[in-house]
Amino acid sequence: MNYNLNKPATVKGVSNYTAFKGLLRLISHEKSKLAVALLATIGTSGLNLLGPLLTAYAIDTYVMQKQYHGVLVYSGILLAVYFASFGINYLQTKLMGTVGQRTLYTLRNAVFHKLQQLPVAFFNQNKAGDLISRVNNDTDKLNQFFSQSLMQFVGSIISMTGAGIFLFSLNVKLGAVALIPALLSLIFTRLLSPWVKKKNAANLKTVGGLSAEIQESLSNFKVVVAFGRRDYFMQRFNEANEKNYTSATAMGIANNVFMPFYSLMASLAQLMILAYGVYLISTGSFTIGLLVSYIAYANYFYSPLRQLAALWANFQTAMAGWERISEILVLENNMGTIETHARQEGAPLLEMQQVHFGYTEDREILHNINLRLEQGKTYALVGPTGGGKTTTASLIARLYDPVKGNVLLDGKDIRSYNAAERTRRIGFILQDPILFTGTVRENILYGNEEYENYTNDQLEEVLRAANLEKLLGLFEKGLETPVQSAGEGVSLGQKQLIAFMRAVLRKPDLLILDEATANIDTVTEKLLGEILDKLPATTTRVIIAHRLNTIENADEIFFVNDGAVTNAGSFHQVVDQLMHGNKN
Ligand SMILES: Nc1ncnc2c1ncn2[C@@H]1O[C@H](COP(=O)(O)OP(=O)(O)OP(=O)(O)O)[C@@H](O)[C@H]1O
Repeated sequence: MNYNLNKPATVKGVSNYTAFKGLLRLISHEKSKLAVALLATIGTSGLNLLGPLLTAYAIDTYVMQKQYHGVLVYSGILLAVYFASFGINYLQTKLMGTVGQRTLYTLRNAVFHKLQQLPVAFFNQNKAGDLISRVNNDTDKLNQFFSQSLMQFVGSIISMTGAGIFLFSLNVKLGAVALIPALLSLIFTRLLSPWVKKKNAANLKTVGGLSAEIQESLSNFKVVVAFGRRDYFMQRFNEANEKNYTSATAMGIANNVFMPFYSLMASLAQLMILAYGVYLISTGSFTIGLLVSYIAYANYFYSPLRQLAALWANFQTAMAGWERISEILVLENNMGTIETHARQEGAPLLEMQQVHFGYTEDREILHNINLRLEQGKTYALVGPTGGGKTTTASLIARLYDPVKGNVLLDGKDIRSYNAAERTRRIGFILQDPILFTGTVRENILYGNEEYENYTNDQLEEVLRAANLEKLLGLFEKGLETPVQSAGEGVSLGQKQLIAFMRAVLRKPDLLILDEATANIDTVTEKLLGEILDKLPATTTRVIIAHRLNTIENADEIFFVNDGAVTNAGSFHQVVDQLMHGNKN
């Protein structure tokens, strides 16, 4: 399955309408707040629309008749209307601020939750920096739209509709004239929107790229410094930054393209209303008061339209952000659990049957692997670099599924076990062990609920029973030795020891050690060997190693080369064969 978000993607060409509907579904729990905010917006827009009508009435009834008392009364009414509008507006802004922040919170949770469900293949194909940018930056574009733009957007449309109705009901012909420029604006918007959205999407992509650059150089800074590659990374960053700058400029131009056109159309409308309005007055079919209020309503129509120009650009940015977020949300984990009760009789603890696998569709790495791992035995996978040992181990631990063939655990398809059961039964010590910020204790207990609430004394007792106390003794402050981010502050060998304790404590049925002792001195390695020997007799061990002494006790050795696995016999048989071969 293609998990690469930056390759011709899964969600493409979704219309604004469909995208917006999908988004509203996700925040459906905000329905009541959105409804109240909508009512408030209708309220303010309605009150604002009352203004010109009251003014027109006051002019024609009181100003023209010089009845200034009436003018004062109407001024008072207008003031009350404006204050009421202010109050409702405040309520609406407050509500939408909360909706925006809740949307941000919900979206970030949804995206992060989805990321947690996706398979390892997804993380192989996407850069962490780009994903961070989607979780952080793209979601914020939606927050901005909800908290700042949505209700203004709705308000503008309501004001425009109301003003449009007034314009038509006061005079149909003048209304038609007044709305011609608006029609032109609409056509202009429809034509240009896809282009504007594309520019916004391109910009968000470059923000993701920039974030990926930062992440890569910062997380690998030691190699960068050691190889004197600071200039090189600076240059790469410059390039990414420049791309971002260029795309941001293009986006800025695209987002601002509507405003001048809308302003031009608004001025044109004023001119057309004046010209045609004066003509109507001269024919006696219109009054000055009506023309004054008409111009005010035209203003009520065209001001929100101008505002819509800016809001429409925000909407395009938000929709581009939402598309990038939905690209993650629509992904399905292709490594779910399947329902099966079929169990093969007489099956070993783990079996690979005619397994084929490739990380990408165009390159097969493992070809027709058949492997039987019996309970309680020790196996070694040896072979040249890049031969496929780690890949084989990854399939045993179900980090990936085979493209063809089956992996059986206890005679049952490994896909029928849920993640908790599978990881409890299969322990995997990775080549490059990963630690998390915290203490040795926290890292040892990572993913281990059984001992979660044990005190340090109780835990030390457990470690003693598992023969691990000597390993713990290698840490200055024992269980409370601090571990900094990504395991900085402890040596690579110490990291491997923590990963070893972490895996052994879970008492797995099958323990895979991928070069797990490559960075450990021979004395400690011997100690690990003893611990492995003292594991319950039922534990199956799979050891990937380059050093011969590590695999001395293996019952069977598999030779993994060029994606094929062959059984080479026991350690002594292999040594015999080698010696025999050497003699010849
Ligand atoms: N994440 C990945 N994406 C694509 N190809 C990969 C990935 N990981 C490994 N490969 C390729 O798969 C092949 C087998 O790699 P693998 O890591 O299984 O070899 P190995 O025998 O464990 O090597 P080593 O002894 O160096 O650990 C290699 O050609 C490698 O380039």
